[in-house]
Amino acid sequence: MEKGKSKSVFAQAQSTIPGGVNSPVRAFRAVGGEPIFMESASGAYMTDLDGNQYIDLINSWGPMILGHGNTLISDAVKEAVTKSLSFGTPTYAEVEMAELICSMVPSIEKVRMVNSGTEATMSAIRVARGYTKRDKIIKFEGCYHGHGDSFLIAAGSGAATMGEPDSPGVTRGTAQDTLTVAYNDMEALKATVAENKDEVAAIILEPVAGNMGCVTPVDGYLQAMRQLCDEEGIVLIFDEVMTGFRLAPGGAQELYGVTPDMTTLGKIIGGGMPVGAYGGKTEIMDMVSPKGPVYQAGTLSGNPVAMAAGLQMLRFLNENRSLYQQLESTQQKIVAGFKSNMDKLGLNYSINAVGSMFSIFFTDQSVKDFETAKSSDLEVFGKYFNAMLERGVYLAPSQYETLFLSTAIGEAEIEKIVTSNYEALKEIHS
Ligand SMILES: Cc1ncc(COP(=O)(O)O)c(C=O)c1O
Ligand SMILES: N[C@H](C=O)CCC(=O)O
Repeated sequence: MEKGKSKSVFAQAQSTIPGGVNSPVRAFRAVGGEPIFMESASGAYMTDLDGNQYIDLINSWGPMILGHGNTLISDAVKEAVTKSLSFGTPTYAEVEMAELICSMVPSIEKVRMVNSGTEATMSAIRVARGYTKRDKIIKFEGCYHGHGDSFLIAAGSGAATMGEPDSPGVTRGTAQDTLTVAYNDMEALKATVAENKDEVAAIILEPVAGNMGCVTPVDGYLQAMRQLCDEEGIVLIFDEVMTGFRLAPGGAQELYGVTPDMTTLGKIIGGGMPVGAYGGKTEIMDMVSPKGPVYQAGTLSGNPVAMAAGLQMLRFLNENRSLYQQLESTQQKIVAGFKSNMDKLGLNYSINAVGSMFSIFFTDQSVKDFETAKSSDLEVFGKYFNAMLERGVYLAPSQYETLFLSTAIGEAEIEKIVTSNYEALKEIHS
């Protein structure tokens, strides 16, 4: 595969962009080699600067659930652009968006639009702190909630990929207020809450973790957490930036039947544009300025172009609910294919999957938390990533990320993914 143009643009980028990329995991540091610069994308495929095509299994890290180039969304964007790129005043599209989100996501009675998932989680914990008048928050090892200072403690995603889960630049004072617990360990969570009685404002988690690879909640875990928060007056926040509108129209909270007090959203909600949101019970959301005293604002929040894209996306998902079965069936076929490949090759790697999210871990341990995720052989992962890339399948360039499917992936792509997996596994074990 010729990659000369990507190579030369990456060299050029080093002089003006830190590390040559605008988000660390894009840099391929964890898998060796150099990043591929994309030129265009359509349906299930991305095309790079050198004209190579790849089946896309990251889908912009989640947002492109319908694949690339969906005309419903691009037409809505074109129309919005003709009216204005930004007013800095309220618009009707924001009201339509708020009503749609409230009708789709069980926990949300009121919602505030922001510009990214990071803004959503940062704002949500500020509101939870204001509401409870407590300072501490609990997060889980290997979960990632964006790059807000409070969350860069035992963080997953790029922080884990770069080996810096506790980032320099976060003050000791901030770090002290973030308590961390192993994912899926209810006893450890109860003990931490007991040790910090009446001091914990919020427990925030990815209800299905995607930032240490895909890790699902064990049976009863989310329910037990709900009960604990009720008993202790703690605000339960589901960070559904990844899982929102992806695992079900109402997100993981609909799939698992557990309603948090607050929810953070991003990715799919913008249809590919930079958008985030946080919402929850009226009583809590009425703490937000100008209704309440907790300040949060944004020059471009509720941007009309982003609202146009997001509205089309959410309306489509709401009205075409059978696509969630289609996505699940695509995932099941791929995972069954991978398992059969491993049987043929005498391998026993671990696969986690739910809906349209899945990960293969290069370990024979069952992966249920960050510790077990870290038992994956990262060297083998790097070889696997590159072997798949050479065959035209673009995976997340880190073990500590989930893969995302889109509805554009059909039978031909499933076959190509499964065949590539067989060849890649065979090649790296020969
Ligand atoms: C669960 C989760 N929360 C928050 C974020 C932060 O979102 P953003 O990258 O849009 O700031 C991400 C992704 O980056 C995420 O996966
Ligand atoms: N895991 C991150 C978000 O989901 C990956 C995207 C990024 O940080 O660039």
